[in-house]
Amino acid sequence: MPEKNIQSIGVEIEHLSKRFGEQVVLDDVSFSVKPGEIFVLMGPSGAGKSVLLRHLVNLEKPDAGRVLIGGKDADDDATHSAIRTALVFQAGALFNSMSVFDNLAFYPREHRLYDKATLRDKVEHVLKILHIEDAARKLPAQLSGGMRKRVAIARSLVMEPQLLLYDEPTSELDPITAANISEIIGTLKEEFAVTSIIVSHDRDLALGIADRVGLLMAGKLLTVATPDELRASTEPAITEFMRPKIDVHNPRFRRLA
Ligand SMILES: Nc1ncnc2c1ncn2[C@@H]1O[C@H](COP(=O)(O)OP(=O)(O)OP(=O)(O)O)[C@@H](O)[C@H]1O
Repeated sequence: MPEKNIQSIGVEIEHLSKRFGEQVVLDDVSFSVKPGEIFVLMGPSGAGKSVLLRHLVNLEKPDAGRVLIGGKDADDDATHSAIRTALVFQAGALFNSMSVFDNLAFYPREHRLYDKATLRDKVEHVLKILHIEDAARKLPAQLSGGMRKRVAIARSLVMEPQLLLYDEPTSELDPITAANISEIIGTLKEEFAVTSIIVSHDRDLALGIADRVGLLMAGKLLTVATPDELRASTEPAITEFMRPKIDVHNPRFRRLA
């Protein structure tokens, strides 16, 4: 069973700036994510969301500012040894030659996290929470896209992360499957003491499960707000963002011309 006494941790992004060559990708971005919170980072393509996420797992170094996980610098490998952080990749990054069960058991085995019986219990528990028990002996190629996303999430959960990062968890899914995945992510905090940061274009996911949403536009943080605050906002940049994606009576390309 998951250890419910594992402490969830907070994240601080302090004046983070990053450029690639001449291009400023993140420009003095600051916000914090509270322990146990579901924080969704949204914004148009190229806004810098994935680059920000990569700083949290030490795949990028800040040019200026800092990123703290549980009060410790994300830039430091020791932080990642002390705090369990997991990243759910967009495409799942599953091992195609291994069964679902073995995909879930792979990292804990490699890191000798649990004895054999405990590992089996934990894998079975996570499979059950994500309603994929019946897929345990199947190969990823035998599953639908939605099932594969669940397996990718399950694989991260077996590590009992304190910080769980998602890169576009509902991309490439039909709307109903996307809603199922969003609901699963939203209910995980009942079971696990985990802080979640989700990069997504999925407005339904953000408004449906986020405690707070950060809007990143061209490398700058426009706002951090609750879903209710976003719905009630009269700020033009936010109302534009909240509009239905398609409006043939008032198309974006005419408004922006
Ligand atoms: N390693 C890199 N080298 C050079 N430029 C990069 C690198 N990584 C990202 N960029 C650039 O930084 C900008 C932000 O990229 P990022 O992937 O963070 O955008 P995003 O908001 O996640 O977009 P999307 O929603 O389309 O995934 C883009 O212009 C991208 O081309």
